Amino acid sequence: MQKFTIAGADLGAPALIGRLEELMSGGIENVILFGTCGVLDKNIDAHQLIIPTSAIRDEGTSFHYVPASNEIQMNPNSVAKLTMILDELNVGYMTAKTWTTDAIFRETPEKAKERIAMGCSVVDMEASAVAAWARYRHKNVYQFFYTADHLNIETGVWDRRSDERAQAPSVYDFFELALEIGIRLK
Ligand SMILES: O=P(O)(O)O[C@H]1O[C@H](CO)[C@@H](O)[C@H]1O
Ligand SMILES: O=c1cc[nH]c(=O)[nH]1
Repeated sequence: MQKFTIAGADLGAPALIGRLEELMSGGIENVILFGTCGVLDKNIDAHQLIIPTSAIRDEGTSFHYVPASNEIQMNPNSVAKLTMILDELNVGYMTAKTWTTDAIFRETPEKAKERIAMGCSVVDMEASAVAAWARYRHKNVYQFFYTADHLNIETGVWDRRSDERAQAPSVYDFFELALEIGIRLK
């Protein structure tokens, strides 16, 4: 029989990695992690499913787990397993490079432009640290985002996309999807 633990995903890399360390001491091997990300590309609508495949390490926590580098790749086996399950379920998704930052209120247009030039299309606050933790601790993480606000670099205006998001699938739909993924992981 599969055993599950459901836990809140803390905001920010140090808090979430601390939580994962505690869960690991309780015996977890597989983590299904989901939450929102901002979009850097206006063509990505609200509440689209995104699988991060690599991340720019603009946070501090990952450097305590793996050697320094600008970017980290998510485990390709975990990405392949997750995309295979989503294909089986006929759930649409995009893959993307994410900009993982420690400072949500310093996502300035200048920095966002640089990150877009580096290939990022979304922004979050934990993914690069989670990838480093998974690699160091030899745990499987299956992570997906659903898209939230838009950082509009053309106008410099933050678009919360509240109206679009109100029409879109809710967090409960993504929660049910996470449970379905858990059931299908062997
Ligand atoms: O929706 P959650 O999971 O909190 O994720 C995103 O939203 C938070 C920032 O508002 C950061 O934690 C970021 O990664
Ligand atoms: O980290 C995040 C997550 C959502 N939206 C943002 O602008 N940043």
